[in-house]
Amino acid sequence: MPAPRNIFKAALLNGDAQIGLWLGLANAYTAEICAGAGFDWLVIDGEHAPNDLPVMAAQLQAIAASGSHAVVRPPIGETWIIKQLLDIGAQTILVPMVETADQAKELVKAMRYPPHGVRGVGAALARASAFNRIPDYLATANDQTCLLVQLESRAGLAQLEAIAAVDGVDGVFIGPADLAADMGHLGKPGAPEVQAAVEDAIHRIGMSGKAAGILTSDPSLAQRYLNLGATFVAVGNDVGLLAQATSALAAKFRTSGKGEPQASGSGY
Ligand SMILES: O=C(O)C(=O)C[C@H](O)[C@@H](O)CO
Repeated sequence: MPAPRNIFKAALLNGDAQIGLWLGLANAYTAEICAGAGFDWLVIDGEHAPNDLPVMAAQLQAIAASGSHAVVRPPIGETWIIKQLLDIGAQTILVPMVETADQAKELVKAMRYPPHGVRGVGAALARASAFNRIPDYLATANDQTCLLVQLESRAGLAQLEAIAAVDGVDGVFIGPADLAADMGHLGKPGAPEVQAAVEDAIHRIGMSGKAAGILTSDPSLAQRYLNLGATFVAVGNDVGLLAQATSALAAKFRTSGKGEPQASGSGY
């Protein structure tokens, strides 16, 4: 039995649009709830959410039985972190703040076992190998890992073609929030100058033959990016959905002066 097939990687290669959700609640229970929603991919965010290795492993387990593919983002792209994430069973890694082709080449090596890379061999202990119950895991794992690199600065965009050309980079994700900050529009990813850079980057990534990805909670922007050729588009995040829904519900009663409960959904 080979390493589990990476259906997300196959979809990117086939150009099939993948709709995703960002997970920042750092909780296996809510990850399982989101995994039942029907998204193609779910990002377990280790950069901006309080996700440590055990919590990320629990979320991978919670998502495993669903049709959603787990994408794990480390706080930084370092070999030792990527090794640990792959061993707990992440197949797709989204690395923030990539700015050079040399950096991308090092990340590819971190994703692969020798002789094609430097990933440490710990399959005997790893969830990734079903705890060593996948006999040919070591021989097949390299083909099922998927590296997504984030370009989110002017320096990264300047190196877009060189980074996208690196063998082993499967997708290029544009980080609008950090790109906006780097461009002098902190907190304003919708600024015209930022949007122009984003749309140009999506086009250039497509021309490179790699899959383009991005995140936006604006449905019309998400559709525009898909129309421009983006393949993996995240359309929201669990933290925002929970915060906005709870605030809106509380406000509804506050303004109505503890009026009658408003009928909604199952009523609970
Ligand atoms: O720069 C960005 O935008 C991203 O990388 C996504 C952010 O980290 C954040 O918006 C995730 O919700």
